[in-house]
Amino acid sequence: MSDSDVTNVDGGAAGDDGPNADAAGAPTTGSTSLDLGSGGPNVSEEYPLQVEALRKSFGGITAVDDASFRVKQGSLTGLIGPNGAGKSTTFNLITGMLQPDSGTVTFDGEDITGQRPHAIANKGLVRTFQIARELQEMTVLENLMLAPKGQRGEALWRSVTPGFRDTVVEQETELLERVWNVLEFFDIDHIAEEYAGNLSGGQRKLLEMARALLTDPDMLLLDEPFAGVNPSLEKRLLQHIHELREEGYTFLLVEHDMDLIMENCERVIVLHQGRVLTEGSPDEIQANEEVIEAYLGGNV
Ligand SMILES: Nc1ncnc2c1ncn2[C@@H]1O[C@H](COP(=O)(O)OP(=O)(O)OP(=O)(O)O)[C@@H](O)[C@H]1O
Repeated sequence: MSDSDVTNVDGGAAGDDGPNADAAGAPTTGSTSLDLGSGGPNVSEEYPLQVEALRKSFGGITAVDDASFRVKQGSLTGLIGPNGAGKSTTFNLITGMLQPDSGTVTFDGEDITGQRPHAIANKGLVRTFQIARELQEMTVLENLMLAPKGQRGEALWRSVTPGFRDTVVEQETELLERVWNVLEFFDIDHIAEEYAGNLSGGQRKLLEMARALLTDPDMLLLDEPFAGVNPSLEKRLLQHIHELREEGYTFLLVEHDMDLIMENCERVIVLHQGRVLTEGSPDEIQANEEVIEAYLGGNV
């Protein structure tokens, strides 16, 4: 990962199920669907995310070199490539964490190139974030109550009319309901009162995804969501991703575990030295000589 990558590397040890770990261990959410009270994802384009000739250099290094690709609505698309291929930089350019030197990013028909991260997230293009240090001192429930967009701020709350207060109370009640839906969906309701800082690596990943979902995204960008996650939680996370995809959410996933990508993504985009080397189905990618060569020379 580059220095600018902000999503990853959790502190929890793989295999550690953390406080109040799910005693059953097995996925229990197979039939749960997620009601966020927002009507679910809402994009009109067949390819909501389109990246066109995107370019970013750092000094003499061209990290992303005229990369173009698009991501299909409702798909789970993998973005792969050897170390240093430009995956994190691409994510950072799409989500506004970095400004491109040239090229465009279009989301749901709108040019969002160079917009600020919160503006892009407000449009429904959301990446998961590592739980910040100050949020680790708050409970899981508090973390989720703080996540959604469009909430009226605390400062406003103090200085407003009684009518406005009623509206805020109503909003809070609705929000609490949505938060519990998400907690149950991810099967982490039993750790609602646990401090985020005490969670295992895997539980933190679930919380990060739960937080992202409460912002009403249409598309989620996941940067190595399984790093440090034990196999049973990995299975659960994957199951949740597939369930959400079936509900119409779109996912772009950066992941080093090639088997996981090939087994779960319907489309794979391969970056190499900042360029899109090829894209296709997992079978096509696995049979592609250029990809094999890039990886063999790429020190994966
Ligand atoms: N802030 C930065 N300053 C200088 N060089 C950078 C910066 N961020 C990335 N790079 C360089 O750009 C290239 C692409 O890096 P990037 O992190 O995007 O690749 P990646 O595919 O995510 O790699 P990995 O799989 O190892 O995480 C690398 O050569 C990297 O060293």
